[in-house]
Amino acid sequence: MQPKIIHHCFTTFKDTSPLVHNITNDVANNTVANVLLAAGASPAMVHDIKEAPEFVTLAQALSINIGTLTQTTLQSMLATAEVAHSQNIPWILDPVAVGATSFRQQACTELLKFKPDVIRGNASEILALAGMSSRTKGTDSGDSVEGAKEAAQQLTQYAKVVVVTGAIDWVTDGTQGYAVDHGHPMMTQVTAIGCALTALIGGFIGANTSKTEEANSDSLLNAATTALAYYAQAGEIAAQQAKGPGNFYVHFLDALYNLEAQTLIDNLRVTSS
Ligand SMILES: Nc1ncnc2c1ncn2[C@@H]1O[C@H](COP(=O)(O)OP(=O)(O)O)[C@@H](O)[C@H]1O
Ligand SMILES: Cc1ncsc1CCOP(=O)(O)O
Ligand SMILES: [Mg+2]
Repeated sequence: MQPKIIHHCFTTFKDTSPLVHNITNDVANNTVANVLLAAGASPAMVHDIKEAPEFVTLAQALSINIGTLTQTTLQSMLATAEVAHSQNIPWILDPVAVGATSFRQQACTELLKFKPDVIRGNASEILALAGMSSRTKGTDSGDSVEGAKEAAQQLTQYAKVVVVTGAIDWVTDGTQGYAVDHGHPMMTQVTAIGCALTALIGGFIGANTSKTEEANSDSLLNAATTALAYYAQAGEIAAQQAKGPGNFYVHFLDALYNLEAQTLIDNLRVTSS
């Protein structure tokens, strides 16, 4: 992907400051909101079925995350995803720990009917969502990104773009793929860092796709790749300064806040693969 495309997606995100509607999990709410704010977006956590399907029409993007799924929130997720799908509001699904229980698997099957624009998960989640065997450790991955590539390809029948994260992230629309070689292992030692990435990709696709028609896969791929590079570069910067996970989290928010377009481009490690 050409650096100028990444530069454009990044500056469009910053200029737009998209409102991202999140139906995320109890663990992640605060971190997701702080990450979106630090990056320059506006977060809203709106969960109840009485208002979420109405609220989503105000947002540039919807992020749905099944991390602490309940039967009640599932109904709200389904109703809100249906509105997003019917009104061309781009939405992203984070299938947290989908391989752990049949409740999560069935919930994802229902949600996939409303065609998420992007799916983002760790390698075990992507494998499990595609119906393949995984070494899921609850919300953590026991699998490699490389081993989940075929599963990601298969999932492009449900979503235009699929993202697998890990040591080297991989993103595909089913025909093109990009590897994003940034990040630091300390990112796995702070809870909800993956959930917040999903919401941030939501912001990037919201800012970088048309408001009037269904998002096309090129725009989604460019936007998702840019978000991955930005996020993981911020992780690298934070890890250089941090002594451990607590300190890392604070430095990470600061790095997201301070990282500039030119720094992102100068240090870019994104390859076609
Ligand atoms: N071993 C690693 N080295 C570098 N970065 C990593 C590593 N594992 C995960 N990351 C980064 O951490 C972020 C969250 O990814 P991941 O840990 O896969 O999600 P989750 O928290 O949902 O399991 C991504 O930006 C990813 O690039
Ligand atoms: C620990 C935990 N339990 C249910 S959701 C959740 C957070 C998972 O966050 P992430 O997927 O970003 O690691
Ligand atoms: Mg996760």
